[in-house]
Amino acid sequence: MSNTNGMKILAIDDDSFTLAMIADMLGDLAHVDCANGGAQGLTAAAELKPDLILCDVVMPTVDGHAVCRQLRADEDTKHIPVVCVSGACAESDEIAALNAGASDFIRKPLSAALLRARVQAHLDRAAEVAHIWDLARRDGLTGIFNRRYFDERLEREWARHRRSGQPLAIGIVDLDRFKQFNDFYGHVKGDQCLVQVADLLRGCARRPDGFAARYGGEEFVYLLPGMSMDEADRFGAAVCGAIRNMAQPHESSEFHILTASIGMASVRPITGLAPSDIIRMADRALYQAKLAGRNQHMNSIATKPAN
Ligand SMILES: Nc1nc2c(ncn2[C@@H]2O[C@H](COP(=O)(O)OP(=O)(O)OP(=O)(O)O)[C@@H](O)[C@H]2O)c(=O)[nH]1
Repeated sequence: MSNTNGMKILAIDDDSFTLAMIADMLGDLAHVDCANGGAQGLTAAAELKPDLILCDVVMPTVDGHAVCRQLRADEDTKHIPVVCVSGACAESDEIAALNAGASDFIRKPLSAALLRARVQAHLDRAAEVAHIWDLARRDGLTGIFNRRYFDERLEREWARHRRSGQPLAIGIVDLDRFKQFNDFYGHVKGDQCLVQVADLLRGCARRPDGFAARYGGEEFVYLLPGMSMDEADRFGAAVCGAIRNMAQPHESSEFHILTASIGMASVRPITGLAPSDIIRMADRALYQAKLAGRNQHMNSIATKPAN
């Protein structure tokens, strides 16, 4: 059995007695939140992102099938397994629930032993899936997010910022003279250095939604939701300084310590601009920082698509 500590279940039912009973039966397996009815259940699912949902089928206004369909249609909730719980237990009822997107079906009246066994099996599976998902989005060497995850999040944040009108910033961080670092200290030391830099960059991304990822090789990238050009400028300077402050010796560099060049870009994703444009802007700024002598950050302000 996997460790399901810290896992969350959301129980949705229009009957508060059933909700209390479910919470009582499952309280020691996972944290249980309750929602009264389908509409409240959908809101709670979006906010809480539970690992498993138990959902009554027959409810007024938004029934269990509608809940399943809406959860499946939403990018943020489509992966959450839903177990339908119902007193209507003909074969066709089970089939209808599965067709609506449920992962399983449990009959009322609830047997505590059967409910617990089924829920434990689903929680075990959810824990395994979460682990595999986490591996898929992380870089194997440094443990920070990988490029695939960055690209995915950039697309989503781009769409979100287009709707809100907020600025979105990115920063590309490229270590200076890293080939020489490898040549001088060896590849193993080079790997250790990349791990240390990744830890430092992760620590610098302080905003709740901001994060650093490994873009490839000795290049890292920040996604910084809601960050203006002025803030991005200060952020780039701070990260550059933090890398200098590591004071990692780099004898074959002109600075004798490890340094980075950084390209920052911040835009409001207006019509006519695409996510690839902000990457190109930050890349161009990075190129300018390298040209200007490395160990510094540069900005690129965009008002139209880059050429
Ligand atoms: N140790 C180690 N080195 C890596 C890894 N990925 C890429 N590199 C090395 O990073 C170096 C990047 O070299 P270049 O692209 O020439 O850039 P640079 O030497 O940093 O020069 P500038 O960017 O112009 O300052 C190459 O020698 C790669 O082998 C890795 O996972 N581990």
